[in-house]
Amino acid sequence: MKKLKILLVIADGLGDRKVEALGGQTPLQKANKANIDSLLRSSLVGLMDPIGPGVVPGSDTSHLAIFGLDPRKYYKGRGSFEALGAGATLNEGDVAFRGNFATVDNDLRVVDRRAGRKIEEADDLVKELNSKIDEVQGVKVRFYHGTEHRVSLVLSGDNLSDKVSDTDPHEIGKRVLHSEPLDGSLNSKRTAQIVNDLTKRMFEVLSKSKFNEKRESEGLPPANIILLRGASVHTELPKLKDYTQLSSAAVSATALIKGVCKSIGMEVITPPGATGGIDTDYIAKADAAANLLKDHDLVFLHIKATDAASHDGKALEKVKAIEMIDKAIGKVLDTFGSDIILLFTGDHSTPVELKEHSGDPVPVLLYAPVNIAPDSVNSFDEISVRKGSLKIVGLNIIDLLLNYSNRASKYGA
Ligand SMILES: O=C(O)[C@H](O)COP(=O)(O)O
Ligand SMILES: [Mg+2]
Repeated sequence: MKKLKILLVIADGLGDRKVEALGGQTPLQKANKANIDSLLRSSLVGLMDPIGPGVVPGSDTSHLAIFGLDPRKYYKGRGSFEALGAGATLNEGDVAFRGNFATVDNDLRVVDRRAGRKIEEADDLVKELNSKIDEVQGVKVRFYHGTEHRVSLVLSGDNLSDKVSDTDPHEIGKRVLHSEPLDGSLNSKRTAQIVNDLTKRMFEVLSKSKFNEKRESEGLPPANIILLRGASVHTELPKLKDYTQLSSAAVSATALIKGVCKSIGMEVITPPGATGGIDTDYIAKADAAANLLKDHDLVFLHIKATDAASHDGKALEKVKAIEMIDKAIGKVLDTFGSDIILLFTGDHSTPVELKEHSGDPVPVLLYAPVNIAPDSVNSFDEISVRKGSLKIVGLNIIDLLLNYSNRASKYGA
């Protein structure tokens, strides 16, 4: 049988609950998504628990699971993925963190965990930090900007440890936390001290920065601190090509996701216009995915906008993002028609009213134009897909893709 190409589309934080501002509908119910709906005639649909029922996934653990790697075995922390995705090279012993440009008051109490989210001056601020703080206690310090408020920090030197707690309090109104050692080792104690010293120095530099003066004069929240979380060292992961035989490429603008994809050996593309935000160029991403499908077996298209809208509690922006994803999917299918299979889902639910990830299952659609006895479901949303046949966890996805693209091999003799 002909081996089919595979398009995997993940709308970050796609799943949701009934939203009051949408008249009690979910964003997926509200969105006009003619292309996705037209796939239902040849699709299986249902619900996916990215990790397991009720488990609240991070985007890192859920993506690992979706790519077939059990996060309980392979996940060792977020920071190294963020740093790799933001362009860092990690050497043995380096400790990497995810950072948020944030706004704090003089008491280091958090006013905005994302300093307004869209920070035009982020690259300049990162440059300023790199020029003014290149070492702390003999340890080399490097900052990298990802997208919007997202930063990563890499510490390089002897005797460092990733067993240190976050400085990000994860809540507005709380003070920036002291990093604490998470085990009894001297290295953890020393690393926590470095992180705390560095936090003071970042505040000194950023609160005096001319780029923040400019922001404040424009009525924007200053990006006057970086909240740190998810310390990790780099660990080698199995490569997708080795455990699936698939050649693969990813289209994403989001550092964390790019880092996960790079770690499993995927080629990663960020086309011009892809911002990782609500203002991303969806069609440029669709075109890049279509182009990569020509010479890869599996192409992964990641869209962050749905999750960003959810974290900000913006229901209508989430609806708009879903409508744009529908157009992007239509664009790729116009080119490849029945020569590909497509799986569309989210990496977790981020209900807009909750503004945070939840453990709710996520709708999943598997379109296979030639191989499927389809489900009789005529809308793709959290409620309708309950009548579909898929009740899966993230770790099942790779096997489903291999099976319906005629690439699976027999388990047993
Ligand atoms: O957008 C992201 O990077 C995360 O999913 C959420 O992180 P934040 O709450 O720190 O913005
Ligand atoms: Mg996510």
